[in-house]
Amino acid sequence: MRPAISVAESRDLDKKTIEEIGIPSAVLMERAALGIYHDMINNPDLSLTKTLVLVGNGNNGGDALVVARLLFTHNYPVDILLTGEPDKLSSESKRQLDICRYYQINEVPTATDMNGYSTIVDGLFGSGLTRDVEGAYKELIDKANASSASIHAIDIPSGLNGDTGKPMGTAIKATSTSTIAYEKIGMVEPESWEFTGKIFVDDIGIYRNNHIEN
Ligand SMILES: NC(=O)C1=CN([C@@H]2O[C@H](COP(=O)(O)OP(=O)(O)OC[C@H]3O[C@@H](n4cnc5c(N)ncnc54)[C@H](O)[C@@H]3O)[C@@H](O)[C@H]2O)[C@@H](O)CC1
Ligand SMILES: [K+]
Repeated sequence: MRPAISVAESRDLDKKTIEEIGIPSAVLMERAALGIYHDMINNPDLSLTKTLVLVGNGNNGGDALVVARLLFTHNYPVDILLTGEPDKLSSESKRQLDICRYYQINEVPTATDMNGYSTIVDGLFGSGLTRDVEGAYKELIDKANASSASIHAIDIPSGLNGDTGKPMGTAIKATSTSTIAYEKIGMVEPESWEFTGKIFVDDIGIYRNNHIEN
């Protein structure tokens, strides 16, 4: 059976790894993004001729910003779409935005035509989703789903409840998803697969029992 954890356990493990074990949050974010980047470049279902990276305010958006930087530094054309004001970003994500701005990675407005992209990276919400998706975020997710681009989701397709595998208001329908550390229990439910697409599990140094379970 595929090992899977609840969203709450995933958040507890992140916290324990950072606060108790002492691995810095930025190190985990860098490792997560390296894994996601490699999943993307090795995935024949994605074309990386032009990628749009959707960035939410939390650390899921921080992962997305590091992925944008890795694509950029490896010469893949990439644009960033910030959904909020930079001062609303989590501190980890703000650090990553500053690095992206050092590299002068192109930023585009929310009204951008998504059909101009071959791939969209979904970094809107991950394990921090707390309520139904409405308003501008719902519009953005529905627009991404309706576009001709393939979507690669970070950790959990945005809007999907990681515990039930059901959408909360709406949810990203991804071609593929890189989930961090362990699959979330909702992703084992076949009804979630129209949202997750192909699932990659990325080892970033977060373990339930201080070592990798095989
Ligand atoms: N350093 C860390 O803590 C790590 C975090 N990781 C990433 O960080 C994610 C979790 O980050 P966060 O805890 O910051 O949470 P998220 O990035 O999932 O989202 C939290 C943000 O979304 C907002 N929000 C929640 N539901 C909403 C809704 N329906 N409509 C509008 N806004 C809504 C919250 O107010 C908050 O600003 C993981 O899924 C993973 O991608 C990974 O990089 C592993 C390490
Ligand atoms: K996501």
